[in-house]
Amino acid sequence: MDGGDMPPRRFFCRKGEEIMSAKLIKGAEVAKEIRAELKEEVQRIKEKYGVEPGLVTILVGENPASQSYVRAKQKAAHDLGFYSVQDNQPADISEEALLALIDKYNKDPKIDGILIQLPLPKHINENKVLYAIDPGKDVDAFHPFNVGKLMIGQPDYLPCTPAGIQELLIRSGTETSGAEVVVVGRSNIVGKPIAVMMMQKGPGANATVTVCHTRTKDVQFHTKRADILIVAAGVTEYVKGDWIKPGAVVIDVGVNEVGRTADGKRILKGDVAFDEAKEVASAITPVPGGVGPMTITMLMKNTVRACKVHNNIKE
Ligand SMILES: NC(=O)C1=CN([C@@H]2O[C@H](COP(=O)(O)OP(=O)(O)OC[C@H]3O[C@@H](n4cnc5c(N)ncnc54)[C@H](OP(=O)(O)O)[C@@H]3O)[C@@H](O)[C@H]2O)C=CC1
Ligand SMILES: Nc1nc(=O)c2c([nH]1)NC[C@@H]1CN(c3ccc(C(=O)N[C@@H](CCC(=O)O)C(=O)O)cc3)C=[N+]21
Repeated sequence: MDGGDMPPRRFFCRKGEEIMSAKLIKGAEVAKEIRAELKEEVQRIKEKYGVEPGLVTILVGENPASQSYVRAKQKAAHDLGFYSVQDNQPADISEEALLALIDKYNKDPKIDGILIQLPLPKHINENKVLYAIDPGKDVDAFHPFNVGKLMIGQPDYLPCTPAGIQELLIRSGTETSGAEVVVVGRSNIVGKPIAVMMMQKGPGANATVTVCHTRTKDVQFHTKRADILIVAAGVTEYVKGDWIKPGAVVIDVGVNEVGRTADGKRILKGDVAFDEAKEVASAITPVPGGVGPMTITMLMKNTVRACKVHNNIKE
């Protein structure tokens, strides 16, 4: 059925009013609120204990997208009053030298959090590098120790993008308990950890989770059943409007550069065909301004937490 001659489908809420368009889940605004709270906390910690959260972001090479993300992280850290260090290394740095650099920051008492921007150049073994970070300074939560703790439901740090998604679900009042959650993507940084988090016990979770990937036989079959659909495939506008169950909540994690404006600004699109999806979903995150700013905010939150742990601050 292609529905070519059919009038557009119409949906009605309980009061009988037509639902025209989904509610926007504005990650950028939520991120701003949380950052304001964090800023006060950082100020208080500084005054009371004389310490400030320290974050180093290590960037290897000159990938323009990575440069722009790292800049955004540095700006956020600076705005919150962190001690922040930007460490740029050439693309041809040896694995050994990078490991030595990590060791230096592991031992630096001013540094609470270490972030190594991914992806790394091919000659460097990513796993080896992630293993080298002190798990107590692993504010990305990518170290196998932290991944394991997440898996058994006892995380010290939550991975930033999944934590941002969960926070958006909670703050938008989305019922997750008993919900059918479908995740498209199984990467270690988004798909797999968000799937684990949504199936755990607790607030913003208790869902029944399905994970799709490139070997999934019929992705649409699954997405159409989702009460909450989380898309992290890295494919521009992959999920169409008619793949979505009417009234579903859609979280679009994709950040795909589709071009540049005349003045060089990145033009971004998500993994969901937004204009179609917003007519079907009850709520949806935009790109930009959705999950992305939340990721950075959760990184800041993890760094404040690390600072408190390292300085034995219990409040
Ligand atoms: N907003 C934010 O803060 C962040 C945004 N991102 C964005 O999210 C997206 C995903 O990132 P990331 O998880 O790192 O990406 P990866 O490329 O590591 O993983 C993509 C996943 O999607 C699956 N996939 C790809 N194409 C399809 C398809 N056609 N059908 C079904 N599954 C598919 C892949 O399956 P398989 O495993 O079989 O290959 C893989 O598991 C990107 O656009 C990225 O830029 C990422 C991190 C943070
Ligand atoms: N060690 C590591 N940790 C990461 O968390 C990590 C990483 N490596 N490598 C790459 C991905 C990608 N990622 C994003 C973060 C913020 C936005 C973001 O803020 N996006 C803005 C737009 C930004 C822009 O204009 O370019 C938005 O969606 O509104 C996007 C993507 C973190 N990642």
